[in-house]
Amino acid sequence: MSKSDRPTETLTDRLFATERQPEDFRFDAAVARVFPDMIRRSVPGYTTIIPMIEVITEQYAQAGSNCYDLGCSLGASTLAMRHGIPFGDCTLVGIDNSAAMIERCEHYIALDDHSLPVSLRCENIQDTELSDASVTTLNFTLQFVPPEERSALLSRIAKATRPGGVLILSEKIRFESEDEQDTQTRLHHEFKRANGYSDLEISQKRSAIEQVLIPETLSAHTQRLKESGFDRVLVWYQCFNFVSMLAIKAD
Ligand SMILES: Nc1ncnc2c1ncn2[C@@H]1O[C@H](C[S@+](CC[C@H]([NH3+])C(=O)[O-])CC(=O)[O-])[C@@H](O)[C@H]1O
Ligand SMILES: O=C(O)C(=O)Cc1ccccc1
Repeated sequence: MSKSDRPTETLTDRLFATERQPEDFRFDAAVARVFPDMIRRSVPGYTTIIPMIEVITEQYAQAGSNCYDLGCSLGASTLAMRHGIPFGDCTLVGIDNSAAMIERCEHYIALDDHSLPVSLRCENIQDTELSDASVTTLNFTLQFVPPEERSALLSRIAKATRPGGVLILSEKIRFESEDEQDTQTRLHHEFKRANGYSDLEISQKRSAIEQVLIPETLSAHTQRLKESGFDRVLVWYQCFNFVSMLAIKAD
C-alpha cells in the first residue's frame, strides 16, 4: 500500500491549488482523502465544536435511546458522540451518502478504542429511518440539503426525538445586513489565508460550493426548527459566519 493510500494518513488539501475547470463540489474520493485537513483549515471553530459535541452529548443522551450523526463524513462528530454517551445500551448510528467517506470512516472508527458499537450506513439522510432519538447531530450537513427540502428532514428528526432530546445543528450562515455579510465573509477568507490557502484556492473553492452549499440566516434556521417541532433553540457557538445551535424538545 502506497503512503497516500493509507486510509487514515493526514494529507494536505491542495485540491483547488491549480487552475481547474469550474465544476460543482462533490464529496468524492479525492475530497475524502484530504477531508480532515480541508475542514480544519476551512471551518473556523471546527476544532472547538467537535469536543463540545462530546460535552453536549453527555448532557442529553438518554439510556436505551438512539443517537444519530447525520452526514458523518469521516466520523469526527460520531467519535465525539461515542465518547460522550454515558450509557452502554445506546445505539450510535453514523450516516453519510458518500461511499468514499463511509469507507474511510470505518477505519477511523476501528482505530478508536471504545466499547460502544458504531453502526455506519451509506444512505441519504433525507430518507434514512430515524426513531427513539435522544441526541442527533447535523454538523455542517444541512447546508448541503436543498433549502426547500430542509423542513421535511427537520420535522422527521423532531418527530423521532424523545422529550428532553436535542438536535445539534452546525451551519455556515448568511446575514441579513449586506455590510455584515461582507465583513464576516472577509474574515472567513482571512482565516483560510492564515491557514495557508492561496487566493486562487479560496476563489476556486468558493465557485465550486456556490450552488451546493446554501447558507441561510440564523433567524430562518431558528424559525424553521421551531416550526418543525423543537421547543427551544439557542446558539451555543459562533465564529464569523459559522454557528452551532442546540434545538431542544421539551420534557
Ligand atoms: N443528503 C445527504 N445524505 C447523507 N449525507 C450527506 C447528504 N448531503 C451531504 N452529506 C454528507 O454530509 C457531509 C458534510 S461534511 C460533515 C462533517 C462531519 N459531520 C464532521 O463533523 O466532521 C461538512 C462539510 O464538508 O462542510 C459530507 O460527508 C457529505 O457526503
Ligand atoms: O471552505 C469553505 O468555504 C466552506 O464554507 C466550508 C467547507 C468545508 C468543507 C467542504 C465544503 C465547504
